[in-house]
Amino acid sequence: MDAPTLQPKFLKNGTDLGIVAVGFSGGQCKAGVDAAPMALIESGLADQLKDDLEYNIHFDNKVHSYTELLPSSDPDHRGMKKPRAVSAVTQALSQQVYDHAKEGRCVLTLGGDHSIAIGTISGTAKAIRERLGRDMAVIWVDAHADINTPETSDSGNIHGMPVAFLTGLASDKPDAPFGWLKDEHRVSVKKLVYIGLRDVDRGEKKILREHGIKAFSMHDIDRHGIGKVMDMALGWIGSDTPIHLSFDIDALDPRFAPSTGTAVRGGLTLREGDFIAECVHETGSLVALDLVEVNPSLEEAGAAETVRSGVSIVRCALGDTLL
Ligand SMILES: NC(=[NH2+])NCCC[C@H](N)C(=O)O
Ligand SMILES: [Mn+2]
Ligand SMILES: [Mn+2]
Repeated sequence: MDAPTLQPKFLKNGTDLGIVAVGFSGGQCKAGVDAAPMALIESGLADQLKDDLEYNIHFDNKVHSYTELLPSSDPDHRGMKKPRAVSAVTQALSQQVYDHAKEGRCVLTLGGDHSIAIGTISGTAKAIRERLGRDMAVIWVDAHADINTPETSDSGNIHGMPVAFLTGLASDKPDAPFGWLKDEHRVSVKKLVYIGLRDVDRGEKKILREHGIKAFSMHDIDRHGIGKVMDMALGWIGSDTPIHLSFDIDALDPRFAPSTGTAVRGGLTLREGDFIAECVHETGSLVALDLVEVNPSLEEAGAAETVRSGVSIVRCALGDTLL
């Protein structure tokens, strides 16, 4: 098929793709989400990106689990579970993503639970600021808002908090676990757009309202259709802004992605998920993409289905077309 795929609007060229595989599950309590990158790669994702979509792949062929960085003791901090582990992993990941993005490459990160977005988005935001002098936007596709602060969270699971830390709604003292996050790593609440929400905690709803955060829930998708919602979402961001797409597989309905830790019924069809990814690709503004929360060990109707859905989303975001 015709290459290359990404328009080089904010990238050095359209064909260089950095891949980071993150085998980390410490942002939540269920084992297995760390096996997702291997499952995605074994199903042929990286090869397809190279052979079908003709990307020039920059990948160390390794699933990073950062075991050497994990602390021996990690007591709760402000109610957060495993704060030092999540902090150490996301700080290292931030640097890896930054290194790719600084070279002008698009960066694909395969998670891992959604806490890793603290690393990916901070790394992209910093590199885009340095390279282009611009702030980027984030499109967060998820059943959940993941914007709890340590204080509003009921679970203490950090995968429910990344957006709070990334926007500065939550922060830590310089010598505390997330003290490494600085302004250069952050994104504005005004440049954040949610799609697919349907399980938002009470404290999170308050945060979304008080900060005027743009969010399209499943209700909005039912009302307007996914086509109109994407027009509105991309209209909010504007055509002149680099985009980081963070895609939680649990945005999809459990019929299409059963193997995930916090599945919520009433979600996106696979076609709606693919359509979101296709629309983001068409902007030519995509600078980074995360695919998170695939958990191959939660095998209900079979993880193969969930892995296949994940591969499909990534392919669409990176320029695969139906015709
Ligand atoms: N990335 C996710 N799947 N997040 C689920 C978060 C669930 C809940 N809101 C919490 O704070 O724990
Ligand atoms: Mn989620
Ligand atoms: Mn999430």
